[in-house]
Amino acid sequence: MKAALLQISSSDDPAENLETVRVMMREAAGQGAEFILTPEVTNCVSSSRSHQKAVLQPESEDQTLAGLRAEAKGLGVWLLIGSLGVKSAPPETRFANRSFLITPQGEIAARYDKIHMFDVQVTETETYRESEGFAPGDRAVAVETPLGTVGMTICYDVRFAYLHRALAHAGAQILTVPAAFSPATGPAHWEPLLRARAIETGSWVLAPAQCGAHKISEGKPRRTHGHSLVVSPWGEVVADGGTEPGIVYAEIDLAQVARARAQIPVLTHDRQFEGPA
Ligand SMILES: O=C(O)CNC(=O)[C@H](CS)NC(=O)CCC(=O)C(=O)O
Repeated sequence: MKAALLQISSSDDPAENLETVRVMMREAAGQGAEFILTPEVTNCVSSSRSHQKAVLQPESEDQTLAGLRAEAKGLGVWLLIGSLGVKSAPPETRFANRSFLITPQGEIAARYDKIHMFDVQVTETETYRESEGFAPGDRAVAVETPLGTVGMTICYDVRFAYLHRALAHAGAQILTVPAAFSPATGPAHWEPLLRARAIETGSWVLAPAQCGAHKISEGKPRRTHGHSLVVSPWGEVVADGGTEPGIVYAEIDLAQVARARAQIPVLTHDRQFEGPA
């Protein structure tokens, strides 16, 4: 199976981002991709809650979701929309950071709401308070598809090994980690975290990323780390998107999952233990 990770630099204008992704999807499908993936917050990268309140919609009215479902159907491809910021059902006033797996018929096969919130002061001048704007999810999601079983995560989730292990135990062979990783943490943390999740679960890791300086109309400037990565179940980086927008292709062979897990059967070696007291 050929996968294509779309590395983009989303603006805070959902209509513009939708058009960008549609054009890249056509290119990827033309190159034979059967599974196309987009990064976290594909529809809108913003640092302004008021702008998000003005442009983000409930899932049922979201034009990015509708447009990308139609595009997936038209091209006959599987699509992971890494995430969309969408309005939650009342009384929750915060958004959901929600990933969608779309079938080649344009149907929603699965949804996943990001569980771990990036509430972190990364440097003296750079602070993120994701949980002020987004309500965390509380349900892990693994979906069986003809491409393999997909375990869905988002960005900061990559730091929580137990989630990925739970997904692998539930049958996941492909872990998706769409991201908008910070430039402060990316250089030291992004690749080793992704490789660790692949190695310790013997899974493919597909991590489409936002990149560069985002064009935003209000609020503080935002930059993201880029480097969309494909990591094999043995932990090798087989493709790296660099720092510019573009498409990263990789051949995903599930036999490598079986091979890695047969060689190092850690998923069968979990133990129960007491303590620490
Ligand atoms: O707010 C949005 O627009 C969408 N969400 C994000 O960009 C999120 C929360 S600010 N970013 C991360 O999780 C980066 C994690 C990271 O960089 C790390 O773990 O080091």
